[in-house]
Amino acid sequence: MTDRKRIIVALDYPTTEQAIAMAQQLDPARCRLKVGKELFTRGGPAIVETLQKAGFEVFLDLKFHDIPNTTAKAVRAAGELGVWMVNVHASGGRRMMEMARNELSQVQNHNTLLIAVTVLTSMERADLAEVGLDIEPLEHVKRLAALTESCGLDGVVCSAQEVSPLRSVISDRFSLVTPGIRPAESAAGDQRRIMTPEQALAAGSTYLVIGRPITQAENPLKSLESIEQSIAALV
Ligand SMILES: O=C(O)c1cc(=O)[nH]c(=O)n1[C@@H]1O[C@H](COP(=O)(O)O)[C@@H](O)[C@H]1O
Repeated sequence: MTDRKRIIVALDYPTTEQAIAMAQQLDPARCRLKVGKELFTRGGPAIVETLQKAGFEVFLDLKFHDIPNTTAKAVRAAGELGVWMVNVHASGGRRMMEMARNELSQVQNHNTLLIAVTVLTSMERADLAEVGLDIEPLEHVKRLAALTESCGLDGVVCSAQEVSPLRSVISDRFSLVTPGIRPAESAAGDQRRIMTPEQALAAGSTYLVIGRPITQAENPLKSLESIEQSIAALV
């Protein structure tokens, strides 16, 4: 792993002004930024372009989940926007993921990473049971990660709790992107399968997605710096 920029800050803000104000305090040499559903619905492709012009690599987290053709075209649009990473839901299945990968490969000079969400880090066993999945989250994550790799994607989103057991079913170069990161003093909120930044990196996470522990902190920069210090020995 040569990429030392392991932190992706989730810019989950209700206005583009707030997102840009936060980005202006951050350094593209030290972290990447994630634009998710809330910010994209407000700011559209323009907010992505603004962040890219400021030198940031952007993870466009719109978690596409639709019929193969619709998903593939949406992934293509993300590739044409030049984002660093984009995601789909692995539960959309093989044909959806393969078509998305093929469509992305047709974008000229693209180097966008395509990854798939396995089981949302906000879900635990009881939540899966309610939607008809009588299975431990880890088992479902393993199944979806193996499917995602066999479809030729670049990685998955999972909880850091699953990273270590997952490495036995997927290859070393497959990226494991882990949200649900909570420094010991942070509230879990709606997240369920969580780990601290140190635990996540020690387990082998490729990238840590961190939102509220930084963005809602009294002093976001101080919070980011303290997370950076806590993982400095591990990157
Ligand atoms: O794909 C994601 O980024 C994602 C997948 C997942 O399973 N869980 C998850 O929390 N996320 C995103 O990661 C971010 C986590 O934010 P915080 O919980 O505020 O740290 C949010 O923007 C979520 O949308």
